[in-house]
Amino acid sequence: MSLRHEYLFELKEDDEACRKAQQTGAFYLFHDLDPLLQASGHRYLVPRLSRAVTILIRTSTTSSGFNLSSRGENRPAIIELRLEGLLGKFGQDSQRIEDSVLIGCSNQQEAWFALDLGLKSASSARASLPRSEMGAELGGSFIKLRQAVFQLNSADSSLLFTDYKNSRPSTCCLAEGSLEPPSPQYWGYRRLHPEMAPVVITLVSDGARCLLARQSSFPKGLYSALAGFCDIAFAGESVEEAVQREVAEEVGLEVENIQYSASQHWPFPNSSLMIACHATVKPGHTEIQVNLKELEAAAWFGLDEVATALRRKGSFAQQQGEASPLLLPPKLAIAHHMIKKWVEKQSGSSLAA
Ligand SMILES: NC(=O)C1=CN([C@@H]2O[C@H](COP(=O)(O)OP(=O)(O)OC[C@H]3O[C@@H](n4cnc5c(N)ncnc54)[C@H](O)[C@@H]3O)[C@@H](O)[C@H]2O)C=CC1
Ligand SMILES: [Mg+2]
Repeated sequence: MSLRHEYLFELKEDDEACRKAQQTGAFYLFHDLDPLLQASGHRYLVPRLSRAVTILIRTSTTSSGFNLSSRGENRPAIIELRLEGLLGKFGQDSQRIEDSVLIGCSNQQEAWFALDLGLKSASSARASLPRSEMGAELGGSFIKLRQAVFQLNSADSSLLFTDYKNSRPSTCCLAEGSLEPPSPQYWGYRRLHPEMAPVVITLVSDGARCLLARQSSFPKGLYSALAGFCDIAFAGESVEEAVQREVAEEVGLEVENIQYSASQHWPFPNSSLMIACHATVKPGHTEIQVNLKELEAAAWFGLDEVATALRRKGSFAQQQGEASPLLLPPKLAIAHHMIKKWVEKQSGSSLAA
């Protein structure tokens, strides 16, 4: 077992170890499930807080109360984020930190916790804290993950994708007031009924080109692989059956040679396990019939066009501003990696990460 897994196992099993880890761990703040983010140019940063130790974060926004130094309007200010001090300002004591949920740990054995400041509870000790004031105090704001997803760094987003919302305690459990608060790791890891929907995502190839599609809800110019929920309730299908059905339903093609590639947790619309597969069409069967109820458009794209779109530098938001014929999903999405893998296989060379 790796050191990281060993440590995580200890935290899950041992309440005391978990509480001790809160002293040195990193906290990610949420308000009613929405993460605290800081705007930085075209991107969003995900601030981390320590319990009492000072963490210095560079930010372009100013923040009252937590400024250590401000170096002029256009220079980044440095803000100090300390959870205890912040909670104190809003009339909360460090007890509130006990509401944190263990959501993971780093390879360096730093435990990660999520703390929702918007949890509503009958107990005044756990009142919902004011959303915009707290955001402003921290030089950021609480933003719906879905709105920010294309502007997060992949390293940051992977943490938010641990799907804190699925692991937090139910509000009714807290509202009862009679229950002892469960231990932190109980909320994070010992969920009895995790709800996760399996979704297949398929990159279809005809040997020379790959098939990409877009929904009207996608950002302008963005094309991705075909995705769809597995029909577990009605048809009880396997991954292979789901791939065949989804591709047939969405673009009217029959596929074969279905190869599993990778998987990813995806927090939308609730919590999904994305199962990525590559597949090929039957020779000569390449005519697409786009299901306009599900998709806005679908088309075959050649290697050069896809490779060029993958190589394009700059953030997603910047690229959107350019007159670009094709935009691909950002690195944090499994679709990006499937497309990259396809390009590498077709061109026989590996691309930079
Ligand atoms: N991480 C990635 O790279 C990508 C992720 N996705 C995700 O894949 C998911 C599925 O893709 P879609 O084309 O939207 O699916 P889809 O093609 O199955 O169509 C969506 C419809 O499926 C139905 N549905 C069945 N089971 C459902 C469930 N458990 N939850 C919600 N709706 C359910 C609903 O009626 C919904 O309108 C989306 O959540 C999307 O965000 C999509 C593309 C890339
Ligand atoms: Mg779909």
